[in-house]
Amino acid sequence: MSATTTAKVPATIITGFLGAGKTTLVRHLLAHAGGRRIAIIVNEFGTLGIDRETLRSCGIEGCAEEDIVELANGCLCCTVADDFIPTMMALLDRAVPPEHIVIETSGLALPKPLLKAFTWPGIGTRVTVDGVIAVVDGPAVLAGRFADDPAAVAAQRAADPSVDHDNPLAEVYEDQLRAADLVVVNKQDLLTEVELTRVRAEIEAAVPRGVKLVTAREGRLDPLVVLGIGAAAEDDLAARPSHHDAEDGAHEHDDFDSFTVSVAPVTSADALVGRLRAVAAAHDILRIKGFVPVMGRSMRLAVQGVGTRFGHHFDRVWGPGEGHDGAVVVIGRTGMDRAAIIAAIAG
Ligand SMILES: Nc1nc2c(ncn2[C@@H]2O[C@H](COP(=O)(O)OP(=O)(O)OP(=O)(O)O)[C@@H](O)[C@H]2O)c(=O)[nH]1
Repeated sequence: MSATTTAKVPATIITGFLGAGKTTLVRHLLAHAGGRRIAIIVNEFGTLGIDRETLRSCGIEGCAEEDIVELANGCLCCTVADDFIPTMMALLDRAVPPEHIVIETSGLALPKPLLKAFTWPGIGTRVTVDGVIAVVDGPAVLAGRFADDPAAVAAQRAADPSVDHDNPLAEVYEDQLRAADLVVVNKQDLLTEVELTRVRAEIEAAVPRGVKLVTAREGRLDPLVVLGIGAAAEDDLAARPSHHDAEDGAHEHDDFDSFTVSVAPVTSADALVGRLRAVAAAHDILRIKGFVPVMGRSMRLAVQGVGTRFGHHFDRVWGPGEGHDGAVVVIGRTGMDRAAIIAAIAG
């Protein structure tokens, strides 16, 4: 077939705020790919490459290591030209290109600049955005984590009429929702029916178009719901407004900060999680995740938290060159007290 008659490769963009459940959803998609050759591009805020590790260790048949590509030089929305485009080209130029590409953005990435890249010469002719999926942390919406303080917005607006939000989380969250073709309200197991109805209503009010909402636990959705939407989102950019349209997509991530903390072997998973939970409660921390050695165990402990909700499991034996070097990445609002956080995590 000539290049002009070759069908475009569909690409699905998975967006959603820090810890909403994007990697969990991607894992589920891989596990239920039904033999389809899916390549994953995964991007995260923070340098430990945890999402890639999580996906690599999934042990799913047919999911080859080279099919999971990590882009770790910052959020995709800011590294489109340098990182994303060359990676896409390399995937498309493979002798056997993927049948579908799934792109998991970092939780702080704005989808619009990424969407625009699909109109670039050389990309637009070969790939189409099958759909933008926004994964939403249902309990976080219920807790008002993306809400503004109306009084603070009014005060700021008096000085600058273009101000929309006082909460930087709200801006990122809204941009992600506005780009979506499908919204996945995740973590439904943590909500009652009444709460879920409230969360759905709140999200529906924030989504400008007739975008579908589905609810999920651990991203367990039929791949037929998520893949194969056929949205061609790159042809529909005007319907997907961003808070940064006026600056032509230019933006900073300076409302957020991340750093890595080394963690010496711990006596038990519970002791570590207890410390992490306390530190997350005491500081403006959004996300903590990493791998840590536990005394007397050959397996490494994978630990992660969203706000103060933590989970952990032993994921695999430490590799030969890894030297039991434990570390967690901490992501939060700019201005976090790094020294205090590092001291508290060290215990
Ligand atoms: N209770 C509950 N926990 C969930 C669900 N989905 C995901 N989680 C947990 O939420 C945490 C974050 O999930 P991830 O899939 O890593 O979230 P993410 O959006 O990829 O996170 P970042 O890449 O850091 O932005 C993990 O501890 C998951 O096990 C769910 O439906 N219910």
